[in-house]
Amino acid sequence: MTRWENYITAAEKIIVSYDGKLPLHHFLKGFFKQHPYMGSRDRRQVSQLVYHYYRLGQLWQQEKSVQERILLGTFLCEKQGSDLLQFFRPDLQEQSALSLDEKLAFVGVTDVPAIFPFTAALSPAIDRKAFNRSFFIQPDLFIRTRHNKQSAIVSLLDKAGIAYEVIGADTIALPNSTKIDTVITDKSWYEIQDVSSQQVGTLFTPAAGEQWWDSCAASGGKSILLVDKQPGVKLLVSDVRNTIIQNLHQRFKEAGIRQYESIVMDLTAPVMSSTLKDRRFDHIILDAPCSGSGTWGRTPESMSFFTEKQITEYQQLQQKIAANVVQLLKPGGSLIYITCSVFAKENEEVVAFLETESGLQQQEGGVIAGYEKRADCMFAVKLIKQ
Ligand SMILES: C[S@@+](CC[C@H](N)C(=O)[O-])C[C@H]1O[C@@H](n2cnc3c(N)ncnc32)[C@H](O)[C@@H]1O
Repeated sequence: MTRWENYITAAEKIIVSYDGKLPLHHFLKGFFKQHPYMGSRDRRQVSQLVYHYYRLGQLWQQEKSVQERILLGTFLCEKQGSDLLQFFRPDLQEQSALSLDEKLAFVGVTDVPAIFPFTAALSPAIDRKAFNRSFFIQPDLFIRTRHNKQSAIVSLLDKAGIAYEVIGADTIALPNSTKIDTVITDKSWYEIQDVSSQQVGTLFTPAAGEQWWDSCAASGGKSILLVDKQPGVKLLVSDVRNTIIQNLHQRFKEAGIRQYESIVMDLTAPVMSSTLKDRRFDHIILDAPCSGSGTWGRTPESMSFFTEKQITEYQQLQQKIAANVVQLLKPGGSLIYITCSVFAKENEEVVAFLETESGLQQQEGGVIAGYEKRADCMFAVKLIKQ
């Protein structure tokens, strides 16, 4: 067998055995461990073929074989085509210099490419065509530079010969595979944070001495953004997972943040903790557990395994958590409700629920259309308690 036949056979084997239970990159790691004769170049090439397959989402789901879908995915996702495509489909390789729209037309797709499986459920502000097209392009890696270190970071990137794009006073876009920690060794200089997530920070207007609660903090990405804006806030962080709060402690240490409180708490139940239940906050961040559908450009396999029923389950969870956290919000205080979902049920419908059930009123915010920047899609809204 030629190298190309070996690659495509391995990719088919992975696709047929992958059941979506583990994230695809973990599954691939396990597969390559069991096939140690594959070198790093082989692993990279096979992984890419698998990702190209999943980037097609629903397109030609039924009609084409796995191999045909891998090759069509390669044609549409690879800007210059590839030697493998030349081997199997020289007719497609010949057209590889075409633009994405021309390539789509060449393979017979002239309307909105039906990649995303739940287009009817999207938030109304999402541009259907641009969103569906975005799946052919791997999103970038973004860093948020801290402590005025942007120009020092840019010099180090230049020195290391890494391609980058400065897209804001504190934001740099990098190719997805960049090992940034090997170039910038001082972790306090930057945070890895998607540009859409950084944009959420425009809804944070903290003043020194205010009480802020990051209620689903995970490892603290939003909290670090908040404290960078105003180091004088009084911050409480919480999450249902103890392990992620341990990660937060480590990340805060590296970021030089020492003044904060933390608690592990399940917010599907009303807050009963004696230290908390009588406290009231000026502002609450609720970066809610969600489908993550705004980030599926990074994990395109999700499109093949997520079920529509799960959207409603997430909505119910979000409403429960939101109704509980607003009990601890001062009148006149703000709730910043955030998801990385593109579904109206998890976004606008939860906001409508909070307006009717919890006496909050939307003040600003909405969909953050990451597909315009090779970034994640998010939803972030500031609501005021009456
Ligand atoms: C979208 S993530 C938060 C991301 C984080 N704010 C950041 O910027 O990196 C949602 C978090 O909600 C937490 N979560 C899920 N269910 C919860 C519950 N019932 N109570 C509290 N936290 C919960 C998850 O453990 C997860 O860490």
